[in-house]
This record gives sequence, structure tokens and C-alpha cells, in this order.
Amino acid sequence: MSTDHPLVVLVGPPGAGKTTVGGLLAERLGVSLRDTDADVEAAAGKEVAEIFLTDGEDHFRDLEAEAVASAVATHRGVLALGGGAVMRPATRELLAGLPVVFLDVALADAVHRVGLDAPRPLLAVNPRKQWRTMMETRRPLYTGVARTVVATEGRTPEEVTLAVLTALELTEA
Ligand SMILES: Nc1ncnc2c1ncn2[C@@H]1O[C@H](COP(=O)(O)OP(=O)(O)O)[C@@H](O)[C@H]1O
Ligand SMILES: O=C(O)C1=C[C@@H](OP(=O)(O)O)[C@@H](O)[C@H](O)C1
Ligand SMILES: [Mg+2]
Repeated sequence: MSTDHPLVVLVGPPGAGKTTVGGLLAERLGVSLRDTDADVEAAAGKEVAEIFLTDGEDHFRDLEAEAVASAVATHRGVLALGGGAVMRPATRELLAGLPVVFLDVALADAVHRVGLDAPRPLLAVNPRKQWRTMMETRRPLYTGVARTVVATEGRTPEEVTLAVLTALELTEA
């Protein structure tokens, strides 16, 4: 399979399972996974939570936008974005026309999955309220960039992986 873009791009909020399902998809497709959080950490030499704390969210978003642009230009496998990457208009433009999947998740599942003490800086204080407000702003952005939406409630990561493959018609005949 030869393309000039990533085979799959996963977007969605924290806890949707982008990183986890991205790994499973990459295995199934025999390609590698790129995750923009890992790319940003490698470029900055520190963890995401530390970048937020010491350099601020804007700086993190700059690094993240660069990581997305680089991965979209060069990576031909599975690409998992950080949950807030779609906030940048330039990133949304880059994603236009690509096989982008919005992994959707309900608040209860997301909080359960991510945990109340997970190192996700945006959810550090009052995570339920933060998550709800965040989704009100972001849902239209996720929907706007996505070719298809895959619900993850009540599905194991393996089941979500199969649903993504089916939705993008990437399963073998
Ligand atoms: N479908 C699922 N069902 C149950 N737990 C899940 C599912 N997808 C992911 N998880 C768990 O939720 C947590 C967050 O998953 P992760 O892949 O890091 O999400 P994201 O990258 O979207 O923030 C991890 O502990 C992961 O094992
Ligand atoms: O939603 C967000 O703004 C963020 C999501 C995180 O990635 P995941 O969505 O993979 O958890 C990470 O990029 C950072 O903590 C900010
Ligand atoms: Mg992730």
C-alpha cells in the first residue's frame, strides 16, 4: 500500500484511546505508530506536563503544530495526535482530505480511563468540568476534520481497532 500521507490519523479528546488504538492499528497494518506527544517530548527533551508547567500551553501548541506538520509530511503509518492539536487552524488545514478518524468517548468513560490523577495538565483541576467544557469547544473541530467517527464506549481497544479498519475500508477482503 503506497500513499503520500499517513494511512490513518487519530483525533479525539484525552482518554479516547488514540495512543492505545494507534499502536494496535499499526500492528495490524504492519506499519509504525507516530504519536505527536512523543515527538514533542523528544524535541523538547522533557515531558508534556513539564512543558505546560515551565513553558506554557502556547509553547506546547507551537511544538505540537510542528510535530503534526512534520508527521503529516513524512510519516506513512498510523499517526495519533494529542487531543488539543485540532485547536490550531493550520493543523486543521493540513488534515483536510486525509483519512482522519475521530475516536469519540463519553465523559464517564474518559474520566474512568484517564484517571483523576493522570499527568494531563489540562485536566489537573476539576477534571469532569474541564473535560465537559473542553468537549463543547472541540467536538465541532474533531467532527470537522474527521472522515469518520468511531464510538469507543463499551468497546475494548481491539474492538475499536477493528471498527476503525472497517470504517476506513482497510480490512483485507
Ligand atoms: N476502548 C478502551 N476501553 C478501555 N480503556 C481504554 C480504551 N482505550 C484506551 N483505554 C485506556 O485509557 C487510557 C488512555 O488511553 P490513551 O490511548 O492514552 O488515550 P489518548 O491517547 O486518546 O489520550 C489508557 O490507560 C488506555 O489503556
Ligand atoms: O487534549 C489536550 O489538550 C492534550 C492531550 C494530551 O494528549 P492525549 O489526547 O493523547 O491524552 C496531551 O497532548 C496534552 O496533555 C494536551
Ligand atoms: Mg495519546
